[in-house]
Amino acid sequence: MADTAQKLITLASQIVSNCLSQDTSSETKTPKMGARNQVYYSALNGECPKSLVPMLTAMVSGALKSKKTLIKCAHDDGLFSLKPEELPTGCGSLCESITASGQVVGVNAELLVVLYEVLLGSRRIRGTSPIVKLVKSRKASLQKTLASRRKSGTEKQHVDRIKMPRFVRLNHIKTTSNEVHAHFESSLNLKFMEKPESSTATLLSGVPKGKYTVDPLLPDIFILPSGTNLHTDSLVNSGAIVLQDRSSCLTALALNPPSNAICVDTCASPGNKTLHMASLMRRDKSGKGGGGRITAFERDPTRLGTLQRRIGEQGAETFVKARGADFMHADVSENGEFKDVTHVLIDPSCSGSGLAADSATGSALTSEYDQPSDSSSKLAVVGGGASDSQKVKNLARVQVEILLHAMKLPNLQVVAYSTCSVYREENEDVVLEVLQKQNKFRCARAIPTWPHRGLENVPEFAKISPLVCRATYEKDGTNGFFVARFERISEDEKGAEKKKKKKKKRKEEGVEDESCTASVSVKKARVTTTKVKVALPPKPPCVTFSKRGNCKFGKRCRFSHETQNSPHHKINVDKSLMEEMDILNEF
Ligand SMILES: C[S@@+](CC[C@H](N)C(=O)[O-])C[C@H]1O[C@@H](n2cnc3c(N)ncnc32)[C@H](O)[C@@H]1O
Repeated sequence: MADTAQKLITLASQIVSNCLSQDTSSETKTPKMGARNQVYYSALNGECPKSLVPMLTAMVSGALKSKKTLIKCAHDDGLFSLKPEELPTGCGSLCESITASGQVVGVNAELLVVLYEVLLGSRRIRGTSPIVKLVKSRKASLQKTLASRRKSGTEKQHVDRIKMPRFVRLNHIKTTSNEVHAHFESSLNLKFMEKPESSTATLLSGVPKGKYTVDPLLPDIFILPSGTNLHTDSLVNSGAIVLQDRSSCLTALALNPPSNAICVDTCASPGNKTLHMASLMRRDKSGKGGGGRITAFERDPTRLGTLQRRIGEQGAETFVKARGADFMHADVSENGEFKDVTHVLIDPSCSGSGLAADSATGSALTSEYDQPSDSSSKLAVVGGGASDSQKVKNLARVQVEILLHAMKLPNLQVVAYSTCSVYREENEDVVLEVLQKQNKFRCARAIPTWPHRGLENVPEFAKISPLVCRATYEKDGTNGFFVARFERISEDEKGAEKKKKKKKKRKEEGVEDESCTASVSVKKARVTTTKVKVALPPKPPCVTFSKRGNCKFGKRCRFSHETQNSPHHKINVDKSLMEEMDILNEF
């Protein structure tokens, strides 16, 4: 038992150490893996038993979130002043250095994890390492130090981690809604609770213990009480149901590919959205799918392995293929490999600033997939302010590039773009820039039934805000998320748009104002009416023909050719007209 506990502490310490070294390392072109993702991969790689994933997650996120508090407590308790001979053998140093102002630099990651467990986490201490022994020996005084800091107001009362409901997505490739209901009721002993009317109320108050329900807005999503441990569940293990945050399901729904769609996921691993797309393409059980397929790009070799494994686990290998390559190198030319692609999903690397724990507490939990760009600029941007982080700007530049590259695909009809970021730079600003830089795609309304749209009260977003979707913990009980849908502009739409622009330009140039336009059209209408209603006068006779019986212009002659007996010859033709006819006939 102590051995398992120590293994968990060691694994948590490794992940915390990775995250802390990323915090201080210089900017890298490819963002590193975030804490959650590292936990996730350690479970997939068998380093952490699935049943212990929730504990590992709590340890890692707790140590990272409460880093400052833990360091201050250890400092006030004198831990960092201990001489090497006062430390248990093999303990190593507790930090790299302490600055003149008392700032602790390079704190030992295992110390943070163990301190978290003793002071804020389970409050129990198991494990066998020298650091565990050290903290154990000072447990009482450390707890006293924390209590006195709180009493004096220097430390806030401990805020519990946000508890989001457990979301479960149905995989149409492997199961049906009825089977999942039966499984929850018989295997998990949960009772179905009426489908809620409003998502906000239910998701924030949570689903009571012993119950489950279905998402009031999004299809195929079940909601279970927060903390329900499904890591060893048989349907999860068989890939029939998938643990996936509600917000992360918005992208595939915004794309909504039909069963015959030819799809690309540009940034796919670990494949949640790819496989959600695949499931949607197999909603209709009447046939074996409509011939659609998905190519899922992933440039990171480790993540590619995970993607491949999950495609197999979820039964999608016949029509979903993982491609270990950078999408930016994909041939998007007229006759290229991807010329038939109709639907593209783009969920690129982002700041990950939308994690619920971040937006609600402002604390430094790392993102699902990538490091947050700048923990100091959180929250400010939720309301539409700006993040000044250079990393966010770099990410946004790449996001625009991926979108523009995809939009070169010759047969592409729909694009869904998403981020788990709250920053406008990665969301609405990206949409505006893409609309500015190409004229083949327009922004269309994504998931019309989703109630929460883009940032309000930002004048430049007025046109796109009602079209895009945002999700927040506060309103939707999810991580912070953003989704946009682009659709190819049809030829008809292009024509109408051109006309509109022309009209607008003329108006701006003052060529015609509203009243002037009206009078012109009336005039035109009159001219047309005159042409239709007034019968044309009969053609006058051809003089040459009537005189000599033939005409060199034949059918091309603009005068009528009549025989000597025809009534034309009896008409007294006006002299001036005759002169004109003569000239013409001679020509
Ligand atoms: C935010 S994660 C994608 C999460 C995924 N869509 C899901 O729902 O499970 C971004 C992933 O895209 C990969 N990636 C980023 N840019 C890429 C590119 N240009 N080509 C291929 N893969 C890329 C990253 O390595 C990372 O694994």
